[in-house]
Amino acid sequence: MEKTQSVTLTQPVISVEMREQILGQHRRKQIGLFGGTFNPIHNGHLIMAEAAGTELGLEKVYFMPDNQPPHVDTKTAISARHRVNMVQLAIADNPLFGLEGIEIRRGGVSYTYETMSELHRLHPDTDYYFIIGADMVDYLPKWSHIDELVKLVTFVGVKRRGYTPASRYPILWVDAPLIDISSTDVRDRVENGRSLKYLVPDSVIDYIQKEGLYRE
Ligand SMILES: Nc1ncnc2c1ncn2[C@@H]1O[C@H](COP(=O)(O)OP(=O)(O)OP(=O)(O)O)[C@@H](O)[C@H]1O
Ligand SMILES: O=C(O)c1ccc[n+]([C@@H]2O[C@H](COP(=O)([O-])O)[C@@H](O)[C@H]2O)c1
Repeated sequence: MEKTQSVTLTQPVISVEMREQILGQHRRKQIGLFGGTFNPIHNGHLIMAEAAGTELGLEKVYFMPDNQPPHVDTKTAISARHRVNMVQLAIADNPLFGLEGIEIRRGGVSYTYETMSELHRLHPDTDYYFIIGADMVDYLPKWSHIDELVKLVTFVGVKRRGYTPASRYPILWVDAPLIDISSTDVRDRVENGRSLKYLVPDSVIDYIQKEGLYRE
């Protein structure tokens, strides 16, 4: 006699809430923010942002020029308008990059905690990754509301090869080539009539010349 097999089809048991939670996690945007004075932006910044964005698989990396950096400032920053224009020229050819103007619009001193609180209110569906150079990691304990801030962002430290500074705060480390360029050096070069070629994008070199920036 032929045996009959009984197969019980069971429905997957998943509540509406669980389904929403799972889908919600996948829907969350993963966005990089790269805060800086960008006075001016240089190729070191661009290489860092590209490394962080691609290594972590971020959807977008937004360059976020500060209006006024929070720590005591010895670098005489030029107007926000020029700094923003140069960032826009530098990032124009890379679809991964964008500009976040929230700190310029807010004015005053650009405390990252204030910015992140505001961005979280505006975009509750987004996870933010805040990109900083390895040299900034040592200063994190001095940042305003740092214990609350680490709950709002994941800090991404771009490390100089072989060197990972210790920190009491959680840092996601990304490796990038060591590029010894600083905005200070770029400004000094302009003042002394030295070449900026390969240190700063050509479009930004043209802008600096056309607008007569950093001549003294
Ligand atoms: N060449 C570089 N390599 C790694 N990190 C960098 C480099 N240049 C800048 N950074 C990081 O970029 C961020 C923004 O820096 P910022 O706009 O102040 O530029 P900067 O070159 O450090 O300027 P300045 O020389 O005027 O202090 C900071 O987190 C800083 O640590
Ligand atoms: O919020 C703070 O206390 C704080 C202290 C130091 C630096 N930051 C932020 O770190 C970023 C890099 O700073 P800077 O001065 O190197 O251009 C920039 O977005 C600053 O607003 C923020």
